[in-house]
Amino acid sequence: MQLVLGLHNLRPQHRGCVATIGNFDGVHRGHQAILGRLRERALELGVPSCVVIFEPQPREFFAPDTAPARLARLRDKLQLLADAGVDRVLCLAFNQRLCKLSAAEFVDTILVDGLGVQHLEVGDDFRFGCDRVGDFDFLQQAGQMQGFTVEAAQTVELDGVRISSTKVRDALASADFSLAERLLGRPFQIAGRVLHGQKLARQLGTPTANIQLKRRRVPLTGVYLASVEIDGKTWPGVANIGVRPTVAGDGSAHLEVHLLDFAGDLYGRRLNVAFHHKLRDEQRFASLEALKTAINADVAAARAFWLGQPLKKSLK
Ligand SMILES: Cc1cc2nc3c(=O)[nH]c(=O)nc-3n(C[C@H](O)[C@H](O)[C@H](O)COP(=O)(O)O)c2cc1C
Ligand SMILES: Nc1ncnc2c1ncn2[C@@H]1O[C@H](COP(=O)(O)OP(=O)(O)OP(=O)(O)O)[C@@H](O)[C@H]1O
Repeated sequence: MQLVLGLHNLRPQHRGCVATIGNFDGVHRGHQAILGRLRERALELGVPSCVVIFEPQPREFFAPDTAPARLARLRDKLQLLADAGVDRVLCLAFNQRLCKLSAAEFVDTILVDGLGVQHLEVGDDFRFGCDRVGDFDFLQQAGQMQGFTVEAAQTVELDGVRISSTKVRDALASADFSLAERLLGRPFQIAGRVLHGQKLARQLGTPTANIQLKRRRVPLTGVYLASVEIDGKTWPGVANIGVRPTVAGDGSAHLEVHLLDFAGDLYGRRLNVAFHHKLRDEQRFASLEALKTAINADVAAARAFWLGQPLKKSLK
């Protein structure tokens, strides 16, 4: 999959494609349906498929303090889009200039002049352009005049409710991982590289892999039953995601995972942590001894859970 960063990096050879536009945070089943349709149309027309995304996402630009936590970092979104068979991603900087483009200017500059779009696939609720004035009807009219077709993808629902990134966030916030999995079409995971921690965890008796989050906000906090696949084998464990109030960290969110009975060096590796069940909220303990007792209880709960229950399909 090819990544084009910014409109100014589009070249004449990039013109001619089928495209879709949106945040695609989490690449959930609604997104997957659009991407599937996009792939079909690309094959029919013999042109590449292109997904137009924004960095930052529009809500992060307009309201950086209240925008919701992302389900996936950009790097993971790109991987999920590549896995869905997307040929090209055009990542546009969402800035003062872009947010002021009218719907007509957006179509002319980006879709027609930039991408030479032949077909556009969007959700029926898709809105774009300054003040979100552009909608499906607007696009269809523009397409008739400028020579591209537009299709509204069928809404994908689960139990009568439209699937959205917001619904996935809600499911995570209420620790309903089975719902999150049904909305996403895969277990919810956070990926990152293992860094060196404060080496306190060893003293606490439970070595942990400290995973770099590289994000301001995370969509879940607390102590969870989790699992990680390493070299084709799934290791169950416990994960803590939070600010570690007992040891007074730097205030930023950390993800740490202790894998049951795992012995090995994970430093520098990229791990995908899958979340399955919430054990408790993160707490501030009065002493390291009290924290140690709590973590031991978490580990015991995890052991009982994984022993007592047949491993789920996703946990080979
Ligand atoms: C299962 C688990 C539960 C944890 N729960 C808490 C908690 O409730 N409160 C807290 O301050 N830190 C909690 N932690 C984080 C510990 O403070 C952290 O592992 C310890 O500071 C070691 O950090 P280090 O890996 O950087 O050495 C938890 C860690 C694990 C693995
Ligand atoms: N359940 C769905 N069924 C069909 N199309 C969808 C569905 N969800 C999103 N889309 C479409 O996918 C494209 C990208 O959607 P986008 O990520 O911007 O919104 P979203 O998933 O609804 O997220 P949010 O909850 O943040 O609004 C848009 O064209 C949108 O209309």
